[in-house]
Amino acid sequence: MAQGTIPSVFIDGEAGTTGLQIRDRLARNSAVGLRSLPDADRKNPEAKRALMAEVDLVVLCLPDAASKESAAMAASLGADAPKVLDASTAFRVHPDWVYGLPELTPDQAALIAAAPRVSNPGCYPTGAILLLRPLVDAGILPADHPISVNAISGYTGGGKAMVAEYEAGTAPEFELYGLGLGHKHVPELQAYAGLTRRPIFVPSVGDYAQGMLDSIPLHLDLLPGSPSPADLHAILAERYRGMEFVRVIEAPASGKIEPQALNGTNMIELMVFGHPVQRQAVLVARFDNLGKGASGAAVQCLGLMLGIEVETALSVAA
Ligand SMILES: NC(=O)C1=CN([C@@H]2O[C@H](COP(=O)(O)OP(=O)(O)OC[C@H]3O[C@@H](n4cnc5c(N)ncnc54)[C@H](OP(=O)(O)O)[C@@H]3O)[C@@H](O)[C@H]2O)C=CC1
Ligand SMILES: CC(=O)N[C@@H](CCC(=O)OP(=O)(O)O)C(=O)O
Repeated sequence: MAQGTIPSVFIDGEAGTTGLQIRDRLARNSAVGLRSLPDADRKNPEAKRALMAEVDLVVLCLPDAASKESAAMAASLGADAPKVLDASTAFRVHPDWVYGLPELTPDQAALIAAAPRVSNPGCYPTGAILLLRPLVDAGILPADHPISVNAISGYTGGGKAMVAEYEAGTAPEFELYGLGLGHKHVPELQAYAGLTRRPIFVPSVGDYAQGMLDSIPLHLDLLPGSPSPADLHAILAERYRGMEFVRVIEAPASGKIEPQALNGTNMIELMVFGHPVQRQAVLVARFDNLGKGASGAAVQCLGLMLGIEVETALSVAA
């Protein structure tokens, strides 16, 4: 990128659920020049290749197979290759890609800033990893501890096809899924939370558009030193102190939490519900599956990769 010029970005898949929300966010940023293909050419490989050679960064918001093709296309451009930020599941545990969760460890943001290829995290793992990793790093949660993650998502998490089913009224109001225990998010969740034992992951989806909760029950008497809920809160609060997009909050005394409060933002809230006498706790993360869980997170990473300040919130609150 020549000095003084605005970095240019092409969103491959900009007509999809995640792509549209990235486009909306980037349209608010005068520090970025957005480049697009005419609708008739959006799946045309020659047109894509030519545009990729002209931009500084390409964001892939595609199904996994198409993402792999586009990533290979970008890499084949040699000296003209743009940086690549992929929103799919294709490269999240690939050794040549950097995981796009800047708050993962103290040095992750710098790794993202320097990387030619960054893989944006899955929505569900974002919350679970941010809850678990500091506890594993602190030694309070053994890496082989049996962990279960329960979660609920709004239906936009399933992309255009699921949105159409809910809007047509043909989808159930609520359902558990992933009960075959092979959900595509488990490998990244396990790897970046630092767990040696595969966690059990039970997602669910409800009849509302956006908003996500991850919840993780813990029997505190089984953990080293039998920590209190307040001890867990203190570790999380210390780990994320001063971070722009992660807030460690007091768990509501009502014992209730709804999923939609952060919609349209790139924020995530972490909290520890607990019972000090029963020595039980439930870790909870609340965020927008299309915000910190997808498009907001992608724009945050894009800012790091291009070395610019970016607005990560949606123009109109969802
Ligand atoms: N929704 C979410 O909450 C999250 C989604 N993701 C990931 O982001 C990616 C996109 O998901 P999402 O936006 O939900 O999916 P959508 O189905 O809403 O959008 C995918 C878009 O990609 C387009 N597309 C498919 N193949 C090609 C191709 N070869 N070239 C150009 N465009 C193509 C589709 O067009 P058409 O419909 O015409 O085929 C569609 O517009 C997926 O990998 C998903 O796993 C990641 C985090 C969260
Ligand atoms: C409700 C719903 O169906 N959600 C999707 C996850 C959406 C998502 O984040 O997919 P990525 O892996 O691309 O991040 C699912 O469970 O497959």
